[in-house]
Amino acid sequence: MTKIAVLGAGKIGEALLSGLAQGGRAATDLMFTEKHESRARALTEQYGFEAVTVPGAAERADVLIVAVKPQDIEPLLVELKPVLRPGTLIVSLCAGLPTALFERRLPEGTPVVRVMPNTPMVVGEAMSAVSGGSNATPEHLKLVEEILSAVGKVAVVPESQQDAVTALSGSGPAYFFFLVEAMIDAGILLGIPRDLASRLIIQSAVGAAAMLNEGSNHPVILREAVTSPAGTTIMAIRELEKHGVRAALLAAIESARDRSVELGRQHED
Ligand SMILES: NC(=O)C1=CN([C@@H]2O[C@H](COP(=O)(O)OP(=O)(O)OC[C@H]3O[C@@H](n4cnc5c(N)ncnc54)[C@H](OP(=O)(O)O)[C@@H]3O)[C@@H](O)[C@H]2O)C=CC1
Ligand SMILES: O=C(O)[C@@H]1CCC=N1
Repeated sequence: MTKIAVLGAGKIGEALLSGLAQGGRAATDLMFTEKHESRARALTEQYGFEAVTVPGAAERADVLIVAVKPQDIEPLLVELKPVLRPGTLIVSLCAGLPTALFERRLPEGTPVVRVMPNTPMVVGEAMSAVSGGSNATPEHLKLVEEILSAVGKVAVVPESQQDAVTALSGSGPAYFFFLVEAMIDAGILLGIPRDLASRLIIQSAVGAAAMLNEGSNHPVILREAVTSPAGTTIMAIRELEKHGVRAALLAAIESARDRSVELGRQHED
C-alpha cells in the first residue's frame, strides 16, 4: 500500500490523516512530521500514526503531503531537498504556492501536485481541487485523486484556477460557519435559547445542503419555493439585499483570491 507522510500535522494535516484513516487506510501507512513534541505524542496516542522526522518521511514514504503554512515553506524545502528520493511524489496543500516554486527548490524532475482541499474531509465530505505540475504524470494525478476520494469529492482543475478555487471551496466552509453563527445569534435576538436556536439552524443547513446536493433544482428555484407571496421570507430577502450581502460575498471571495495570489508572489525569486 502507498505510504503517505504529512509534513506539518496542523489543522488540515490532522483532518487529512484522520479522514484517510476513517476512509480505511491503515494507520501503519500514515506518518507525519510535527514541530511540537507534545502535539506529535497526542496525535500518535489518539490515532496511532507514527511521528517521523523529515529525513525519515523522505526515506519511507511514497507520497509527501506538504501541509505547513505558506509562510513556513522555505525552510521545509531546504530540509527536504538533500534527502528526497528520486520519484517521490510531492503533494502541496499550501494556499497560493505554485507547483513551480516546489520544482525550483527541489531536485530537477520532482513530480509535484497542487491540491486545495477543505476541512470537511474529517467527515468524508471534502471538496478537493487537484492540478499537476510540469513533472506530474497522469498516473501521479490518478494516485492523488484516489487518495483524496477517500475523504470526499475531487475535481481536476488547471493550476491557473487554483487561487480562485482556494477562495471558493478552500475557505468556503468558513463562510458557511460564519453564516450559521450569525443566524444562531439572530435566534438569541428573538429570544430563543441558544441550544434550540443551534438545533433549528444546523438542521436547516443540513437539510438545505442535502437538497442542493440532490442536484435536481437550481439554488434560485429552491429559494423561490421557500419565498411565499407577501410572506416572511421575502421580508428577510429584502433586508439581505438592502444590506448588500450578495455584493459582500462577491467582494469577500475576490479578496480571498487576491490573498492567495499574494501568498504565491511572496516566494518569487
Ligand atoms: N485550514 C484549512 O482549512 C486549509 C488549509 N490549507 C493549507 O494547509 C496548510 C496548513 O494550514 P493549517 O492546517 O490551517 O495550518 P496550521 O498552522 O494549523 O498547520 C501547520 C502545522 O505545521 C507545523 N509546521 C510548520 N513548519 C513545520 C515544519 N518545518 N515541519 C513540521 N511541521 C511544521 C506548524 O507548527 P507551528 O504552528 O508551531 O508553526 C503547524 O502545526 C496551509 O498551507 C494552508 O494554506 C488548505 C486548505 C484548507
Ligand atoms: O485561510 C487559509 O489561508 C487556508 C487556505 C484555505 C482555507 N484555509
